[in-house]
Amino acid sequence: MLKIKNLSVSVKQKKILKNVNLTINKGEIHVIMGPNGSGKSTLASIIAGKKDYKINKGKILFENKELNFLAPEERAHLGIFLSFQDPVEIPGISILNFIRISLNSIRKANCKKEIDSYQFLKKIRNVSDLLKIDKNFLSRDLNEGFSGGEKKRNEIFQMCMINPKLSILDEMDSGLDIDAMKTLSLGINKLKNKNNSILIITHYQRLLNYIIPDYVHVLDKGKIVKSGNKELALKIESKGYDWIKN
Ligand SMILES: Nc1ncnc2c1ncn2[C@@H]1O[C@H](COP(=O)(O)OP(=O)(O)OP(=O)(O)O)[C@@H](O)[C@H]1O
Repeated sequence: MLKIKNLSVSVKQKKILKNVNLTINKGEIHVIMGPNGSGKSTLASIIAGKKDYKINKGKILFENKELNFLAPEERAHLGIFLSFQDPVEIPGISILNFIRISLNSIRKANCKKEIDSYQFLKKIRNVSDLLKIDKNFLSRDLNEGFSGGEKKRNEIFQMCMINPKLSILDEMDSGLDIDAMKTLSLGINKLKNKNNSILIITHYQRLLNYIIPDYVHVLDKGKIVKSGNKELALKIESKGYDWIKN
């Protein structure tokens, strides 16, 4: 589904990612861990097409289509979703309206007609029940005055509503209490199927008690320096990164 080949990326002239190779197949969950400043969010951002990031070398392919020169919304239309570490506040647009607009924009780009109101409301009900979200919360303006945990919950709500092919979750577990983390993990596991993929960026092994990854990769100074499975995350939790660092 996603193939990153020899990717080098810089931000404001500073080289961040160096020769990164990563393949994520359909149905797989990959986790990226690594010390602060190693380039994890940069990797998420460059896949989603955020501006400020420049590809110096290499390619990003999504379902065999090159993403390098596509705008963020074109990538979203292809089925890529990035949950932000710190999503922006948009006063005047409710969560529900925002999701309806996003969903319809993706549908339009894929030559589908607008979502039927009944189906939309049914989906809202199912997903909000799954993620234990109060219906009143959904009429609030997007992220305005939300607590850290509410922002994360809202990001996962959007993801479950949009049902992307590739979801990139950048530190979705930071700032969540243990019950919220369990609930959101449950939602993510429910969303997961053999046709979609998830890339999770996290500092903590504890999330992986609820979401079992197929692969764990360690990024250090912009390079993937080790790959393994859940055991690697457990080892990092007990030993830190010094034994892996390049
Ligand atoms: N827009 C930017 N302008 C300047 N420097 C940036 C920018 N974005 C990222 N960087 C730098 O790139 C490096 C990698 O940052 P990045 O956010 O990708 O790391 P990270 O591994 O996600 O870190 P953390 O675990 O602390 O969130 C850091 O040194 C950071 O300061």
